[in-house]
Amino acid sequence: MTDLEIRGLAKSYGQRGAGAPVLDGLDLSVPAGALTALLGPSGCGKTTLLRVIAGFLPADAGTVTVGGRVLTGPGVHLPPERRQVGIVPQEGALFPHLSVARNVAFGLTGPGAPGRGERRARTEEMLELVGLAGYGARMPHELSGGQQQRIALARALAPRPALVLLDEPFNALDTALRAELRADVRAALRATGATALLVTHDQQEALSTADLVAVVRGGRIAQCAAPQELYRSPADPWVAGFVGDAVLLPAVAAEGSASTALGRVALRPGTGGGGGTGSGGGEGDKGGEGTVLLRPEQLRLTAAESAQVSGTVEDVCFYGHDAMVTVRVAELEQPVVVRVAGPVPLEPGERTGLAVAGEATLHP
Ligand SMILES: Nc1ncnc2c1ncn2[C@@H]1O[C@H](COP(=O)(O)OP(=O)(O)OP(=O)(O)O)[C@@H](O)[C@H]1O
Repeated sequence: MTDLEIRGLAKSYGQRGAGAPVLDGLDLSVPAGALTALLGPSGCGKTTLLRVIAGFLPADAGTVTVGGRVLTGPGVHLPPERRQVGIVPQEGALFPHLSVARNVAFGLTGPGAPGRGERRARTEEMLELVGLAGYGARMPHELSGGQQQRIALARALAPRPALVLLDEPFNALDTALRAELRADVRAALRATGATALLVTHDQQEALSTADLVAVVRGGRIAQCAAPQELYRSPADPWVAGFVGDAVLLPAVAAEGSASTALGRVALRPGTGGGGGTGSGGGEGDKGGEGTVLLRPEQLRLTAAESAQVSGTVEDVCFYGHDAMVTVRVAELEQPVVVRVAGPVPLEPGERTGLAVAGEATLHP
């Protein structure tokens, strides 16, 4: 198993890289065997990063190392075919004139490739891995979109690459199929122990599929952490809002808690008010004034009459599995959103109490 290390990676487009930097000194470490999602808004440089790692684009500066082998670095630019990097592109990437089996075996040809028997066995093994044993004789147009993406994964994994890059591989699929394929791709990557980088702009996809999520902003990694850590302790309000719904409250912090318009809120250790030594959001360690971040599921609707904090329901948005209730609180400029499981017993215009459960993070 191999890890991926990226240090100080820079890339600009335009003549001789004269354009604005798209990758701006980007650092990223992907541990061996981990699936890391690269998550970021459109145009933040995700595809450019993938293309530099794959060797389709030279970098202006910085290094890309896989398992200790320098692929890109000062004076080094290995061509794509010598990188041992497998790629699962967006839809429609199979060779249309080759059978499924020949698509999968494509990377098993050329100098140093295994013999015919071994090639056939590896192809069968890969088809089984992606749940399509027996499909080898079919042509790509005889497969559904989801099946085609499974074959693209089998093709990428067949030569036992040091690293697999997946470029928004589920984009063209409908929601139910996406979820199913995500789980299967994750299982197949786990089974082979592959180190993988998955590009996505879908927060839920990143949080539900990856071992680590690297949030890209302006050509750099804004934060890289395990999904739950990222969601609970985002590095700053931008990351917080990008990976989920956020409730941001002006706050004054001291001794492990913060005073807000919703009452006193406990702060996660190491993230504000001077308490603890945990990681994530560490810049808030000083306490004092700042912004408290909560998630909508940390707010509770309570009986208005007995509540210490109350507000007026502005809107109720029902999604089936849950609902979002927007509540206007007199002391706050912005209304807060509360995530409620099941039916909402309130209508816009009604009064409700509000309470906070769990810990918040504090940002300067
Ligand atoms: N070949 C190119 N020549 C010039 N500029 C480019 C080229 N490719 C990308 N860019 C610019 O580089 C920036 C980053 O693009 P990139 O495709 O890497 O972003 P992305 O995060 O993958 O976006 P998306 O999620 O929309 O695919 C954008 O501003 C884009 O316009």
